Amino acid sequence: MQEFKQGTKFFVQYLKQYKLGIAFVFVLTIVSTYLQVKAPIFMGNAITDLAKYVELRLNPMTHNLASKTDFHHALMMMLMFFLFNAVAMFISSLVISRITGYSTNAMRVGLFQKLQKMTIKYFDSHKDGEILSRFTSDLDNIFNAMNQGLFQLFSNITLMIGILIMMFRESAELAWVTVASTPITILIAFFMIRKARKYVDLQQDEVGRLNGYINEQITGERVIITNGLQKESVDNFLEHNERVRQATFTGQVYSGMLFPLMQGMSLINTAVVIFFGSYLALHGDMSRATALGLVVIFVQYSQQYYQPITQLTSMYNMLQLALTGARRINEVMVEPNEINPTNGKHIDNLKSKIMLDDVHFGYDANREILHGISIEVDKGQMVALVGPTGSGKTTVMNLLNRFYDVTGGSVKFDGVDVREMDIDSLRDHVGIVLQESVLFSGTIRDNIVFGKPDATDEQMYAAAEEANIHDFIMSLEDGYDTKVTDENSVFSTGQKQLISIARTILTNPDLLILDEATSNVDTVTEARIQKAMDNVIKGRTSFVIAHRLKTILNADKIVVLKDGNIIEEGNHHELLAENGFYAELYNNQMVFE
Ligand SMILES: Nc1ncnc2c1ncn2[C@@H]1O[C@H](COP(=O)(O)OP(=O)(O)OP(=O)(O)O)[C@@H](O)[C@H]1O
Repeated sequence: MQEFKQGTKFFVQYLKQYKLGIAFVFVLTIVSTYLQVKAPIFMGNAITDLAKYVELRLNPMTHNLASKTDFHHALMMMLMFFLFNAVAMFISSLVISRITGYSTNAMRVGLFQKLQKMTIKYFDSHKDGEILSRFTSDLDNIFNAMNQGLFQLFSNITLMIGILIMMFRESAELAWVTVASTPITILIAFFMIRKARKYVDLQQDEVGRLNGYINEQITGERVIITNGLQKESVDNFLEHNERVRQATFTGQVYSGMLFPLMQGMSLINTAVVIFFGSYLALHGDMSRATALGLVVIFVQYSQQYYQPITQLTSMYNMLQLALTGARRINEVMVEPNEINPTNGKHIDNLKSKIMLDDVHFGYDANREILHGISIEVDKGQMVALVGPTGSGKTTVMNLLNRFYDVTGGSVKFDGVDVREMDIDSLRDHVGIVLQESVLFSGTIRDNIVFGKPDATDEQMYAAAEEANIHDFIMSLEDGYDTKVTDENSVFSTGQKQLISIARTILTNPDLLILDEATSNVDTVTEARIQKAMDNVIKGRTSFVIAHRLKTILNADKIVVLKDGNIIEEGNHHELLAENGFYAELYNNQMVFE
């Protein structure tokens, strides 16, 4: 019930701006329903008129009085009603498609805009596929339900009410006969739906698992090939696939049975109506022609009456899926936005220093990762963070850029707490090169000028030269216009990182955060990265997470982290002289170099 309420609120929020269109569709629906329920009356009248004509014509006494005019008149009326009805339905389906298209579009845009305001925490704690499915299956379900379901719901309810009114007006006895089977029909329908739903849910779960498996196998293809596990991979796939097939089949058996069952019930009902109608014709006090007309009317009503019941029950699953979709999209929409203080302070340029002051932090309230660390960096200095995996190096970077907020202490730029700063101003002054550099689809040029779209070609070349990647780009057939998704231009991790470095140089940040790439870098590229890093770091305030210690020998300060604590601090020579953790790390690495 809660889901229903929330879902209704969600749809109202998007549909309220189409009030006029919806009102128009409702009026058309009512007109079309009226025409639909009136048509059997004209059909009945036509039959009555035809029967009267035949009766008169067969009797020699009344032979000359027989006229087909009434019959033709009734037929014409019926034809007009059908025509009007068809036009009304066509127009309303056009309006509905338009409203559905625009409102699901608005949902998609809203969802995407919301994602751009979300915290990094959200992306860290949700799988990509999970976020993506809001845009795909959830929005698809909503689109289908709105396009086919929501207005059909209204038109079917209107149709049902209309038919009931007309039936009771024509003949209360036959009306009761027609509706008598309703409770048992609804019970059967709900029983079948519940059964089908169980398997539809199972099918969705199995499809989700299959997709997850395929995703995992594609990502891990390298490991599978290296270890010769292709056969195992296919066998597991077949198992998952078979489970999907079984669940789909059973679900289809139940949901596929629903329609024929409803049709069957409708036919039985029609037969009962014919039986009672004929009884009335033979034993009642109305003329045979009138009774025949009445039977024709009710035969059609009993079929029409079952149509909304069948459609409403078969729509149940579709509407349920749309409600689930609405809930899942709403979950994203109510997620907290990234906090940006009102009237936050803007910084022009870093003037003196950046400070982490007794910083405590944990991603979860019950597990602290950083236990009170303090680091001071003067303008223009390079600080290197080293330490074993999981010691908290990336976490420090996350706090500098305010991806997360500290739980104790503070991070300050020129004495101003980052929580008091305008977040865009802060990020404008911080440039980050991540370990796994991301290239967006487009050309190399697009990727380099990403953060500064108005950069001139000269500025772009200078940045690329500084990043030591200009010559490589020029050696490509299309140079800076090479598409990054081209099969012939698959970039290595190192090359991607150099392009990211060029992208960052172009934005000329005050503080540079560099997470050195660790894997898949050949020695030539490594040397180039080293040179690029030296270039980019020169004269800039920078934090570098270093995995190869020889890249940070010139650092002004090396901070050694272990289990979220600073265990050593100083420059390379001081730390070597201390002969502690750093010295051991350095000597070990040198053995392998
Ligand atoms: N988004 C997150 N949510 C919860 N815990 C996290 C998250 N990111 C990191 N952690 C945890 O915080 C601790 C420190 O991780 P962090 O990534 O800062 O280490 P690191 O020193 O950068 O390691 P590496 O050298 O392997 O990159 C680890 O125990 C890790 O499990």
